[in-house]
Amino acid sequence: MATTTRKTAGKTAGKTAGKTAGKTAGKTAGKTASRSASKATARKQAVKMEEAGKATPEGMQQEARQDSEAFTAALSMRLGQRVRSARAARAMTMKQLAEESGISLPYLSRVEKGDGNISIAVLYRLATALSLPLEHLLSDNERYGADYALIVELLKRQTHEQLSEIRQWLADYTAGRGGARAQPPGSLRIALIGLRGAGKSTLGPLLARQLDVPFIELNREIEKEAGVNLKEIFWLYGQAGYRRLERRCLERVIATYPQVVLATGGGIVAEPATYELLLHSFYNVWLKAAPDEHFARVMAQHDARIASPQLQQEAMENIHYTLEARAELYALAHATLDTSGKSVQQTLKEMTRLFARRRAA
Ligand SMILES: Nc1ncnc2c1ncn2[C@@H]1O[C@H](COP(=O)(O)OP(=O)(O)O)[C@@H](O)[C@H]1O
Ligand SMILES: O=C(O)C1=C[C@@H](OP(=O)(O)O)[C@@H](O)[C@H](O)C1
Ligand SMILES: [Mg+2]
Repeated sequence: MATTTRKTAGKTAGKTAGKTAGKTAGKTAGKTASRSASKATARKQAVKMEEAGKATPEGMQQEARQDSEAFTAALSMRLGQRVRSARAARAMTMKQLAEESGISLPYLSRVEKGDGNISIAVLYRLATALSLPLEHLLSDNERYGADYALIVELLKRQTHEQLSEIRQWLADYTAGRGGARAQPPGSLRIALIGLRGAGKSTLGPLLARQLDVPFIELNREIEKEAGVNLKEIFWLYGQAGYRRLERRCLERVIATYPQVVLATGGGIVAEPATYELLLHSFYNVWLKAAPDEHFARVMAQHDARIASPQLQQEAMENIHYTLEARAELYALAHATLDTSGKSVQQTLKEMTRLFARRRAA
């Protein structure tokens, strides 16, 4: 009885979703075809620019204007391929999968052909019937080969502490094999990380002078690369464009400076690929402070009188949320300095001690 109900409900949902998807696909097919031609040209240009190692503002704008219809179509196509290949690996017929997932056969057939704007509920039913985690159908893991999926399963069985060790071990292993991130002997790259108002820009130049190494503010490098200021970068290219520039500039700093103190942008830790590179290539120091102190410092920098109480309240909440969301990431730094209730000079002294110890070690 329960099975019948599930199947009927599934079929109805499948049918309706299928119809809607079919109609939309039909209507937009013409549009998509003409758009994908210009998109293909834009893509080719972007690839050329990437290869030349120079993302021009024009290239980044093209990417930002990415045709969302063509993009969705490509996603549906890949999703369909994944369903088909997971089904084939389990030697299941389309009919069996349709029955086990409670999705109508014609709809499943469209899904597998990449023709169907699949809902998360249908996707979940397919994943369950294939006994796969939902993310398997959504991620593009297949391009990393068969070992990747097995390694992920192995990692899932480890504790947090073991994962931390494994990450470090992997970092050393890839560096030992001559990975680009290997730190040359005698290198002293220090990165300061932390939320706005942490003191990265204030302490960075002071520490660099003490250690007699260059100081680099990553955000200034990003502005130089883009030819416009940060506000305009976000406006023109969005967060994603800024993150691409951030990555490129970080790579350049690594290639240029064996010794440097780098002040990063507060959000660098939220971009896993960039943060991994940072953790690999620098000794990272998290300049930690209580949310109230971040707020007080940022307000002091931006003349508190101009902000209304409501805006101040929003800003304070923002700091709380962001710090909470990033704390676990910042905590991956090699060292943490709590700056709350301390003066710049006190924090500088603590940092100097930290590096004196490191050099002696
Ligand atoms: N212990 C401390 N460490 C660093 N900065 C502090 C400290 N106490 C107060 N400050 C003040 O906080 C502000 C930090 O701002 P800034 O260096 O621009 O931070 P970030 O670059 O991390 O956003 C500066 O005005 C600095 O004088
Ligand atoms: O915290 C963030 O998400 C950001 C912080 C900024 O750098 P600072 O930490 O130097 O202010 C800048 O990179 C960008 O506006 C994003
Ligand atoms: Mg700063």
